[in-house]
Amino acid sequence: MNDKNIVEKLYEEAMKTRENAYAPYSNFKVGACLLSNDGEIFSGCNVENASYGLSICAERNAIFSAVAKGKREFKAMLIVAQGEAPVKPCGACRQVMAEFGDFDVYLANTKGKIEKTKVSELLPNAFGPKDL
Ligand SMILES: O=c1ccn([C@H]2C[C@H](O)[C@@H](CO)O2)c(=O)[nH]1
Ligand SMILES: [Zn+2]
Repeated sequence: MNDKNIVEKLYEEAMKTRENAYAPYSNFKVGACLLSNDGEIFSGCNVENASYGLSICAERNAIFSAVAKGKREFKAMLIVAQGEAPVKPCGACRQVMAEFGDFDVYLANTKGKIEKTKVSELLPNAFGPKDL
């Protein structure tokens, strides 16, 4: 698959996964899809809780689900949410992304606007395994 097809596929999957978001408190549904180096796709949505602080973002759910399947190397992630501008991942998710390398990150909105960035641009000079 070429890059364009991969991004289209990730977008389609992230939009579908976003529908499963459990976001009754914020009403802000997010979907994320992660492509492993060996070509598999892992998805996540945000899951909120009545104890608000326990809520988890779509990005971290996608990464944790990939890691649970033995994947630790990634090519790209796509994240989608509503809004005029493409969604911006929170600081916690940027830190968790940085743990697993400098992969491409596509930020999208539900109208099909997509911006390409990468982990090191989202979190420059990150604290990581090399610093321990
Ligand atoms: O990139 C983001 C930004 C926000 N959220 C979630 C957290 C919370 O459930 C809701 C509102 O912040 O959206 C994500 O999942 N990913
Ligand atoms: Zn987050």
